[in-house]
Amino acid sequence: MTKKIITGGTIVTATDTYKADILIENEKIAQIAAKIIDSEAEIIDATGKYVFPGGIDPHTHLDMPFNNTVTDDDWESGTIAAAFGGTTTILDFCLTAGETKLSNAIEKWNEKSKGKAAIDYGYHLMISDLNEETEKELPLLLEKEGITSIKVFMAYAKEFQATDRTLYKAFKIGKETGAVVMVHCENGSVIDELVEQAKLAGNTAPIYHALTRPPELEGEATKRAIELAHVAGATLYVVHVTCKEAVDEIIKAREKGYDVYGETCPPYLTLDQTALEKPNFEGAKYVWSPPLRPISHQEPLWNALKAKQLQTIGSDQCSFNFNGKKQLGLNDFSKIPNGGPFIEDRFSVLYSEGVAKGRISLNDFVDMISTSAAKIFGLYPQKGTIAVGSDADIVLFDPSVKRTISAQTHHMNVDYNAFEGLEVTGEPISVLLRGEYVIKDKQFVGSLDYGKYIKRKLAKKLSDEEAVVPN
Ligand SMILES: NC(=O)NCCC(=O)O
Ligand SMILES: [Zn+2]
Ligand SMILES: [Zn+2]
Repeated sequence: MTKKIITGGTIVTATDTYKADILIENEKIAQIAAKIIDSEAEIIDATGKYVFPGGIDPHTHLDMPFNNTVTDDDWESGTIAAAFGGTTTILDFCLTAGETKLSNAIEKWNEKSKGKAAIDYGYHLMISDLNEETEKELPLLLEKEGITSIKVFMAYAKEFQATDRTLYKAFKIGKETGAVVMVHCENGSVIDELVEQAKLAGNTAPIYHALTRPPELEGEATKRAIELAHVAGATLYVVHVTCKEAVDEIIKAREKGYDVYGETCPPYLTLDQTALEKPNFEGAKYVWSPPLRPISHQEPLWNALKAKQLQTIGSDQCSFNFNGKKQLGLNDFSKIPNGGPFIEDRFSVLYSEGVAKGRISLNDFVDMISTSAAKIFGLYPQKGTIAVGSDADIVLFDPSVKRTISAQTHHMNVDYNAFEGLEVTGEPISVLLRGEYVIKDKQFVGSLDYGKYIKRKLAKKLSDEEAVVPN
């Protein structure tokens, strides 16, 4: 690997903004100084660009079976699109539902990602149910595989929803191992009843997806998860927070000193519930869960981000083609596969709507798009910052570019873009992963076997006795 020097750019981390050169050697940042001279190094001119740490997307669903089908972006298209968008590491949800041994799920996810990852990655282990065996297996597997995060759903009653008892058990394991427990907070059982009532009343259009999942049911589930996590003594991470009700619960809990983090996603900050009313079934493009909310919920989300009461931005990438799998729900909104294509635009939409519009600072942007996730999920300081010794995961970002997001130009394997027509300021021009170009001058030059599985360290080490794998 040739050495590289990035020169002339403005380095931005979660805490600092300054001009300096960066020397990259053996995949790492070897030196940061006002002027670096090394005749053997390739020079990368970053004049006029921000030099950001690579984005970390803590919430993706690639090649995932869901809603009787499977997502349309797999690891190849998903990670390439992520790289174009400035993301160099993803944490994907590994589904264990239906597996007798949790390790089988890891094997399946390894098969999916093998030779198909253009960027680095890790997994969160998704738990629907725990029995005597899997309860024993879970802590060992987390340690063995270097996984620091468990995911539990309080929704999707027919597929993944866990009981409160299972949720509590997951929190206990979180407490014992130091794993963060991520929760999708919606009251799935009540939603199921509302969905049934809507259908009985003959309401089949996409908008009923939103109307049967009111924000109160997200707020209620968020509060329940917060209290259960607190009783168990676990760290809770609330995924895809969409509404004032949930934000308020998170703020109240954090003010009491509870160990709670929150994530939101670009569509909740920029789109609203009226998108589901689009004619000709186009509302189906905007069906995901929790749903888009009335526009009044956007301000509380921005305010919570600004106040650092919400810490991270996930994409919740979970894509289905409109002229394909979304049509499964043409006559019944409850059969529309839930999810949208966001992995590519997460970074740029937050920069443009957040920084360029003066809602958040440049340093807070870096924190939300990269650093906080690295810290919460055990990747920091290997990833999530620009510092000597960190992986050379770097985005050269031109803040002067204006462009329009469109499915015509995106790289995801879907026929629509939920941000179609949105004019954004700024664009990732080149992206390096561990010192190698993945994107160079807006062209993909990476390789699908360069992306590496990153083992993370649990906050608590199991004792030697506990760590004995049962037969
Ligand atoms: N968000 C969504 O609708 N699909 C992905 C699964 C989830 O995160 O709930
Ligand atoms: Zn979810
Ligand atoms: Zn998700």
